[in-house]
Amino acid sequence: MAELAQIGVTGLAVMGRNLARNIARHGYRVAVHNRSYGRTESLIADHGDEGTFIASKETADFVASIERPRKIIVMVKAGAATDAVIEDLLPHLDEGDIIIDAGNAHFPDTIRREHDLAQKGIHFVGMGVSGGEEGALNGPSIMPGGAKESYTTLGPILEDISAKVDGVPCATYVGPDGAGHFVKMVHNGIEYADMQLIAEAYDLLRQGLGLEAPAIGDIFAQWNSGDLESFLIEITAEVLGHTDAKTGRPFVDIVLDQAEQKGTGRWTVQNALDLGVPITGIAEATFARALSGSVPQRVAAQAALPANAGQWDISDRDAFIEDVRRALYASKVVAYSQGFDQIAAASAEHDWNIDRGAMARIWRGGCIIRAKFLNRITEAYERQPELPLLLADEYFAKVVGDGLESWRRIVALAASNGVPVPAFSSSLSYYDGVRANRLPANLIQAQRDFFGAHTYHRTDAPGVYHTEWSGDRSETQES
Ligand SMILES: NC(=O)C1=CN([C@@H]2O[C@H](COP(=O)(O)OP(=O)(O)OC[C@H]3O[C@@H](n4cnc5c(N)ncnc54)[C@H](OP(=O)(O)O)[C@@H]3O)[C@@H](O)[C@H]2O)C=CC1
Ligand SMILES: O=C(CO)[C@H](O)[C@H](O)COP(=O)(O)O
Repeated sequence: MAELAQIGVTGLAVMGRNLARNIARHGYRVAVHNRSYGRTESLIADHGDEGTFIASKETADFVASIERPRKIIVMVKAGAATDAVIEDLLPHLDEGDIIIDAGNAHFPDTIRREHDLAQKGIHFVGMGVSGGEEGALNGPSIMPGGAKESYTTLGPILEDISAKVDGVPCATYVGPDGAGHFVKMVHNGIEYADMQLIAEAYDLLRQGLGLEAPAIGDIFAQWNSGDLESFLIEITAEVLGHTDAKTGRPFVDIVLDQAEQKGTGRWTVQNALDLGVPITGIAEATFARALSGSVPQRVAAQAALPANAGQWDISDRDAFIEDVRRALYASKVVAYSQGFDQIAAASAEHDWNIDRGAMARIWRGGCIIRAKFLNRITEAYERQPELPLLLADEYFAKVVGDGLESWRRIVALAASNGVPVPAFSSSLSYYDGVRANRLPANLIQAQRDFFGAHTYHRTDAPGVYHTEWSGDRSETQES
């Protein structure tokens, strides 16, 4: 009888197919399955010689082809499809088997699934995977949650197939139940902010200097050899340098300016609102996608609203480019700092005990936001594991401080020339807000007390106070 598979993958679209190939290429026997058998057949036809695959058409045969306790990776559309696959697998599973949901699930769904499956004796691991099609094949960043004991079984395979940076795997245990999918969600939120900031930098260079896409691509390529070195800067240079075969024009010039999303950025912002964590860079990036897709509003605004903006007059081209670069770096640090704040807040709320330095470490390779400066984030959390604000770390405080004048110049120039830079400007406002000695929130508290008797605290004495605004305006101490 043929040897059983060591692990199974069901869901063989771009991600599952490449993940299965990656696992097989590392010498593991992989059982493969997909709802429609065509994808399974094409995987075997195209790549069956890359390792040991055991293909099944029926779910029962697929499950039976895996050694116990079974490890089954589900890589399908998030949401109802994941529940459908779990329901389909369940009658064939035994106690102790492990289902690993590697899709982009919303973490509350993961918490629910882990809880429900635990009642049935099945381990459920919600696992974030980043790196796209290429990463899934050659080494993604992997963020598994669930019970720690599942990682004892799964960890060696996951670490084997993940990306490596300086020999260190970009995979580690994140925390209980939904922690893995939560961290992947915030990863994607940061991805949204990073992409929006890059798009704003491109727009400033385009409008400010009147440069064509390939010339801007050259600037991004240069930036990629410094502090900004990252996958997203690298692919931006490539995309900007690409020519549309049909028209001979720069490719980006023929792409419609309406950004779409599948939901992870929106979830990140919704969760930050629930937690009360200001992730302004990520939120503005998510809203900027929404604004780009608000077609009726954009058409109405273009017809009705004047720009009343100045004319660009840049005398020192190189100084302007350097200002944009510094503003980009500073805003990027803010987005990451806010994302790590959100992870800390959720970790405390759910008792997940997430190690932020370890998250930065597993994001250094394989994933979409991989970047040289993630090393600096890991170092910052190693210096101070409970660091309250990444921005305040000695390294980041210095680099952001060094870029501050540039950042202010760029935001002011953009405003006076009518160029929208929601992520640059909101990040600068966050910087000024979080460092302010005194914010105007005092007035908000006073207003709330005026119209709703919501009370306030005094700066000069402890306790909770209320003023009789509609009476004699005397103050009472409430507690
Ligand atoms: N694409 C990317 O870059 C990344 C994707 N992800 C996540 O990975 C997962 C897979 O992504 P991707 O490979 O792009 O594929 P898709 O998200 O396009 O999902 C297609 C797969 O889902 C299966 N499926 C859909 N509905 C059902 C159902 N009701 N029952 C059973 N199977 C179903 C399809 O089966 P069938 O062939 O029969 O239709 C197919 O295998 C998603 O959760 C995605 O968010 C994560 C990181 C990066
Ligand atoms: O998870 C991913 C990368 O990390 C996926 O590519 C995801 O689809 C990106 O999000 P969106 O489609 O909303 O831009």
